[in-house]
Amino acid sequence: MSLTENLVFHVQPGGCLKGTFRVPGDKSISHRSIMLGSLAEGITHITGFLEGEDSLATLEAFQSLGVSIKGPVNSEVTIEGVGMHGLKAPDAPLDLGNSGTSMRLLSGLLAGQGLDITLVGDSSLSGRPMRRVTEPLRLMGAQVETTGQGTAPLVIHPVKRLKAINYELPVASAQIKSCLLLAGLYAEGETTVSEPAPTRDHTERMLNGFGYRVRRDANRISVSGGGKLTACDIDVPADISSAAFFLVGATISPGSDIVLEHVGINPTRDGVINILRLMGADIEILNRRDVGGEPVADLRVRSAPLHGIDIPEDQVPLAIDEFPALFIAAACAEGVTRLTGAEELRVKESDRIQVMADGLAILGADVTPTPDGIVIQGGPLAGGRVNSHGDHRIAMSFAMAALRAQGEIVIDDCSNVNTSFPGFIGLARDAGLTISASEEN
Ligand SMILES: O=C(O)C1=C[C@@H](OP(=O)(O)O)[C@@H](O)[C@H](O)C1
Ligand SMILES: C=C(OP(=O)(O)O)C(=O)O
Repeated sequence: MSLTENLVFHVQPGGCLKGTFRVPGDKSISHRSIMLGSLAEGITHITGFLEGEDSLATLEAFQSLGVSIKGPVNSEVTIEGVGMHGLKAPDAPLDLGNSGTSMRLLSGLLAGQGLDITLVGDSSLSGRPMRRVTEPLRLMGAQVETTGQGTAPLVIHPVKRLKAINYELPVASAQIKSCLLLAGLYAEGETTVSEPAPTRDHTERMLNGFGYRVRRDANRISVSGGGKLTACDIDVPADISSAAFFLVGATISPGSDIVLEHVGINPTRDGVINILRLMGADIEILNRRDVGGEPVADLRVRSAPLHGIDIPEDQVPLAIDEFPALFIAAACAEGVTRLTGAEELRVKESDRIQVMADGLAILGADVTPTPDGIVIQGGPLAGGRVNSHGDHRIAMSFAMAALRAQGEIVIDDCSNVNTSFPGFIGLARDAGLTISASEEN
């Protein structure tokens, strides 16, 4: 986004959501499909790929690393895998835009390639913590430098070989886990990562799908270096993190009745359903099925009155990206909702605790941010002008809040909605939200 451009959402108050529709493909799975497809032997064909800026940044990075990738056309991508050792040094730094997943997973995947590579990102990504990946990578013998503040650019220098480590994750993070498992593919010996709590396991599932053995023993996940990946077809389910806006929107707006089709409901991602149900939401899980190693279902959601809860801490990593939307649900619930154990929210695309607290306060909600969470007292929401601080999930969450607000909600700095949810405005409008967007200076 240029300095003067400001994509502004205008959302009229009231209404409800109706219809049957499918939100775009899962961002986490889309990233991983490009990474593993590129390193595989053979042709990988992907359907349902997310054509959002984040997953496209990963796709373009692998094109710059010499991989022939066709698409996306109608969300289909075809990759001619180059094998584990077929990547080429890029001509320029790889620009990963706003995408933390791209940068952290690539730092591990590229650390053992024997190539000089620099990873850069936009101003948000350049402020996010990277030592969480570079420190354990250094223990593996990698040379990956950060700035003095521990941030991007990441400069990767070639090393002869990586060695396996046994690493206890200091935070429940699928990005750190995946970074180290991907580096482990290139390490001598068996790399083991222990997680303090379960986090999304798409990397492990997809490695299995590409024929690479991953061992899980309680909270310990291990891979041995030196194997190979065999190409396969991947059908990416709809992203539960994008579905979350509609789960909340339909729940809070009386008269709503929607079906969200083909949503990934992996048990390491379903915290948003569990938390909303604990608050009283009416969400039915229909047609459960398995698609390429990932559980998928259609979700029927009807409006229901919500009550505040203490959010169980074991649900936090399972709903980590859905808290902006869940805070809107809490603001519309009767009583108090308390979130604890979620300090990771402060280092996402924005400080999601502070930015949501500021926006909710503008709408008249009674909110108290804490170092690791927030306390929200439900009540009526007024209209007002809030700032998403360039964070896609904040922008879409406040758009849904208008369904229960008493006046128009205007949301600044929304262009990054395209990182995870291209077509959000059209889909939301078709479902019943009165939303428009304009460029302002
Ligand atoms: O591995 C992934 O695809 C992701 C992991 C999560 O990050 P952390 O591992 O930093 O919690 C999540 O917030 C992000 O949107 C996607
Ligand atoms: C945190 C997110 O993504 P990333 O870390 O990949 O930027 C997100 O999509 O909410």
